[in-house]
Amino acid sequence: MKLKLSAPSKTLLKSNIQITGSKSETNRSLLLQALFPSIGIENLSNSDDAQVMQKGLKIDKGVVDIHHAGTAMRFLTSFFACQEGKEITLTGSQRMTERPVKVLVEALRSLGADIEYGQNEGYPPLHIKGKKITKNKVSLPANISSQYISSLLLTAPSLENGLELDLVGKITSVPYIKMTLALLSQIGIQNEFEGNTIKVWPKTDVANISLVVESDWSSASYFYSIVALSDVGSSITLSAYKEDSLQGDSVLATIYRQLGVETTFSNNSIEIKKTGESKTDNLMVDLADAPDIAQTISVTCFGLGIGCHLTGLHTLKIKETDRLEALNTELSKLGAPISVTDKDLTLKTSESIKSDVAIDTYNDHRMAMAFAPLALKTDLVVNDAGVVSKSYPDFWNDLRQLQFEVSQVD
Ligand SMILES: O=C(O)C1=C[C@@H](OP(=O)(O)O)[C@@H](O)[C@H](O)C1
Ligand SMILES: C=C(OP(=O)(O)O)C(=O)O
Repeated sequence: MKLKLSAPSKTLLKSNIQITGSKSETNRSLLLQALFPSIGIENLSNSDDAQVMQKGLKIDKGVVDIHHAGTAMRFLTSFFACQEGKEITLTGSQRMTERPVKVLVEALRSLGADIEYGQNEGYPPLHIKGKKITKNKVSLPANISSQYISSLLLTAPSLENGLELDLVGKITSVPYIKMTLALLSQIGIQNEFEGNTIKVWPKTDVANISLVVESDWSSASYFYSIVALSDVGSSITLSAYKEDSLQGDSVLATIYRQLGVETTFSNNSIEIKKTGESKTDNLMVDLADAPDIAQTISVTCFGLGIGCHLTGLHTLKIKETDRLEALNTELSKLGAPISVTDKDLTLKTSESIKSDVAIDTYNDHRMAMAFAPLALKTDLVVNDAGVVSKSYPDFWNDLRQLQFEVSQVD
């Protein structure tokens, strides 16, 4: 599906949007619910990634295909490996077979798990025979993906002796690890994170409890970008959000303040409002804690004509696509003075945006959604626009709600 996007006729925006639950919190909560059925979940994500997770958790034998969902791939690997009697081939999209899982597989093997690679050493598909795991100490690199760590931590309470992780190297995407531990705490599972060591104590059952998933902050980022690129006075209210979020991407509120956007929390919602022009002409941010908003922020800065220097992007090359290359290619098509390395991105100030450009999305939902706000500055085509369903199936309808013109062109 190819979509043509044009700006609303009025660029002073005022609207309310309801966003569904965080996919990260949802996929953690679903796994915990599979281990402890007394857990209820409210405000589940309606994303493809949450659906494949839900489906996968119900399967005991055979093939589980998690498509593009990194969290499902990584979280289910530990889940199946530690459940006696399960025999699963865990696979996904072509891109998933290029996203590394070696660190996780080696950690699980050293705990006694039976996992074989189905094609290439270090990558999915995985053949997993579930076993009872009694060893409880493992050391693993922490600088490639936090999902390996969250995966082990989520399954840890179901292990007879719990688990102690020794994290080696600089820990990346730390808020996602803290989110995992916070959810364990919410359901009464004792855990401790001190220095480079994380401990999780075992638990056989959990009291009846309902986990309320906060709405997705990464999805909120596209509205921050829209407000930043709109006229002063524009505002969008998003729900349901809270100030003490478990999601690291809630740092958006602080980052976008520099771009003239203020956030007000009230009654489970946030009002994001453009209150003035950007306070900087070169935004500097380290996104090692919030890698998923790198695309949104770089496109906003380009739309505003300001520069940016984004660091801490070393995980972007192994996500849905190589996001640094994809940003470099697509922003260059629009005339952006951009350069990237394998861990940072630099954009210089610019004065114009090329028109009649079709943005390629590389099977990456965030490429489609991050570029969409630029329609406020120039008409735009987004190729393969259906990719958004990975995290945000309602995205194009929500843009229409803001009076963007969104029409199919082939
Ligand atoms: O644990 C999670 O829910 C996630 C962790 C992050 O991955 P990395 O730890 O690989 O950076 C993030 O990019 C991803 O979208 C979701
Ligand atoms: C990187 C992402 O997801 P995952 O790693 O779970 O596929 C994302 O949603 O931006």
